[in-house]
Amino acid sequence: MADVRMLAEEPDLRRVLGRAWPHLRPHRRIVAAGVAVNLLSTLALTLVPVLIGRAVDRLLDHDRDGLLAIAAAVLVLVVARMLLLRASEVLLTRAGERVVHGLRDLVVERLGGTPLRFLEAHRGGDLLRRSTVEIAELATFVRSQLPDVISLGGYLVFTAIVLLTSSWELSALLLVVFAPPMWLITRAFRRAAERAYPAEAAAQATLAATFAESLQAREQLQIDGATGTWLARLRGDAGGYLRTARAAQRAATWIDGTWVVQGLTTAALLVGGGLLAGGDVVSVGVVVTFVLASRDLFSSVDDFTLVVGEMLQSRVGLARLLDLLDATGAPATSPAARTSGRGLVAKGLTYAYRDGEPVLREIDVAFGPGEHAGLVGETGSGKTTLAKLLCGLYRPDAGTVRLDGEDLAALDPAVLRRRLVLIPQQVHVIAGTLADNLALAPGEPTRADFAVAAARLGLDAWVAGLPGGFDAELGRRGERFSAGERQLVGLIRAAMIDPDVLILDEATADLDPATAHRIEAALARLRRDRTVLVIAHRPSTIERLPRVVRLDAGRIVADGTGEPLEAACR
Ligand SMILES: Nc1ncnc2c1ncn2[C@@H]1O[C@H](COP(=O)(O)OP(=O)(O)OP(=O)(O)O)[C@@H](O)[C@H]1O
Repeated sequence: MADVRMLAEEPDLRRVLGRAWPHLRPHRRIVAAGVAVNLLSTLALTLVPVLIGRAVDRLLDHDRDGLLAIAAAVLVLVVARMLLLRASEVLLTRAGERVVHGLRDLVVERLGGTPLRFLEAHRGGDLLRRSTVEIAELATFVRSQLPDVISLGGYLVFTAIVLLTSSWELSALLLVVFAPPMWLITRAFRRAAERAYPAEAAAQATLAATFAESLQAREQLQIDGATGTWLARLRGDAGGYLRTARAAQRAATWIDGTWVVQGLTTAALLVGGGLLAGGDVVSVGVVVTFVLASRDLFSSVDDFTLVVGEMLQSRVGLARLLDLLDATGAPATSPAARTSGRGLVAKGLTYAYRDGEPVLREIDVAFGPGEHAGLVGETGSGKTTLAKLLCGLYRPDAGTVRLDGEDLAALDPAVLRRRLVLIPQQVHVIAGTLADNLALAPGEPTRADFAVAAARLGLDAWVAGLPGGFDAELGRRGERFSAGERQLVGLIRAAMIDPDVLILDEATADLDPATAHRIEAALARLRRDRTVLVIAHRPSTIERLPRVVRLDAGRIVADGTGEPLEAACR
């Protein structure tokens, strides 16, 4: 299990922002501009209660002109606030989109170069969630949560300054009545939320993974009649999610306590303010400013706690996404000593999917350039695993695979994929036409390249016979092509890549004689100047192979020509 790094289920939350920064840094200018405009709009909002207080004083002084001037100023502030807020939203949405764009590309690039073993070790739904939902969460964080927190923080600071400069007596009263209970409530909420929100996000991810698996496995579930058992599992995960969602809701009820504090504070300000205004210590307008500002303060503390909750949730998503990017980073390739000799040489190969349970043990085998050989053995003997090791898709736990003297582990992954190609039993095709699928071969091949490759393999007549030729539709999951025909697609791709080594895991199903013959003929044409290995299942294929290597329980038990056919086919 040398190259699998499991993703953390409980990611380190503390360092998340620091780890996210490199992905945000390229967009720092637009983020900073959005935040600055957002703070200006907050300042405009903070000044509104002050102006209303002044307007009350002008009213009491029967100063009509002053009142009208203040009313006009309030109008200007409200419009300015609206425009600035909109501008900051546009800037930050743009920033969020840029971040998502960059991260999506990065995730696809990283997953494309990730060791196969890593992908196999994780549930498809988990990787799907990390690479879709959690990227979107980072965008939401940039677009709304980050500005919300900054603007709320800014609001608290601006309001504190405005109130302190208006009346220190009322500010002291506000501090005594408001601050201690609010501090207690926010602390209780944070404590509950810190446990509840991450648990909710993790339970949601588990449910999504199970659901994604049920879509993938739907056919098998129907065949096995296992839908009921699976449903029970899905319900179990859904129950887990429901429990954590309830805990998150309970955490949020702490916020309701702020209503009581709000009532007490307003009453205290009215009584205290009334006494101070009666003694001419402050004006009525200042008392009005305090009452209005304290109400805004409450709603902003309310918003603040909710935003903190959302941030805790997306912080978990973010951490999980960053874990995925860290874990799928390009594997370190260390220069390894070259050995002389040509061809594909495996020495001392050992491999285990689970620790302590090797499925291949100390395999020594060599294939010369241009050699055509077969791998045979019973089901589960390790043929596919050996093939994946021989073409560098897996890294061995022990031993080496060298191509023309170079260790595959030290080769650049892009070079590796061009020099060794594996055509699996089930060639994966994408929804679209034959041309769309052939275009997936590296090097941006053109239609002319497709035609040359097909002709080289003697498959031009086959392509011409398809409805639409290269424009033939394969269906959503390639269902319009048999497993054998999909392997022909793989062979044309391989001909365009022109690798040094080609390994074909022969399809066992759907191989009609005509397709089997086409594969055989195409392989014979591809064989020139390259090593071709076939994981052979069909007696007719084995019969034609000049060399047959037989595996049994992860070891090579026969290697040579002229092996009795019955033994090889067992
Ligand atoms: N992704 C995996 N995770 C865990 N175990 C695996 C995985 N793939 C294969 N195995 C196990 O490794 C052993 C060898 O499997 P492998 O597919 O290499 O055999 P095979 O000879 O190619 O079989 P077949 O002819 O059925 O394809 C088997 O016991 C199999 O169950």
